[in-house]
Amino acid sequence: MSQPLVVLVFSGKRKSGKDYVTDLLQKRFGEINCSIMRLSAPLKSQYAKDHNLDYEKLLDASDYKEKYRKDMIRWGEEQRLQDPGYFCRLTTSGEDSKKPVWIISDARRKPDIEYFKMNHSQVTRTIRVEAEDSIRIKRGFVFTEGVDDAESECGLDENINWDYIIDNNGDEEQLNKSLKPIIEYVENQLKS
Ligand SMILES: Nc1ncnc2c1ncn2[C@@H]1O[C@H](COP(=O)(O)OP(=O)(O)OP(=O)(O)O)[C@@H](O)[C@H]1O
Repeated sequence: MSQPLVVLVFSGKRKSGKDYVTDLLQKRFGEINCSIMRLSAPLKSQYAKDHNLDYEKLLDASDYKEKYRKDMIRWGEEQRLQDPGYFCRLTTSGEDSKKPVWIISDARRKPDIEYFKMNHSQVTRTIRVEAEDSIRIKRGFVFTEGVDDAESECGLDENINWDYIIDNNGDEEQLNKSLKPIIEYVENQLKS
């Protein structure tokens, strides 16, 4: 397993700006140093491998994808039940994991956070991106039953002691102020 110098684990509601903020940080640290990894990425590729399916066809909006969608979700839950760190391990086992700064852009459940705290305890920092509902709606958020009230969207809404909270309501100065301590932490780690 690669040993990063920093692991930044991000969470936030839909359209809070996780991708926007993590892209900003990656640019700041440089792509040579920093990789963005998505825990949701290996679900389809690993499901396709395990079931001998055509991965490309699972990505597009075909009947093929619809046919396997439910089973893929069921399979993902089954893997998580057997091994809560399954997707965290898969996500961080590729070439990108050789870079010193890892940004995990989409933690959704408590075990996601526990995995990184357990395996990279000294260097993991947890970050919540926050934006008002009205701002999220302006960015295209539409409440969807079965999605926005499911564990995958609400699992980290409460009872987490975030190391950093980012105010991403559209005020650039406020955003920069929230990012400053994170940037300082990472730059210090890179110097060490
Ligand atoms: N601070 C900001 N300034 C300007 N635009 C922003 C800002 N934050 C987010 N946005 C824009 O809002 C939209 C949603 O942001 P983004 O895709 O980063 O959210 P997300 O939390 O990753 O959403 P999802 O969970 O749905 O993937 C994007 O078009 C993004 O460019």
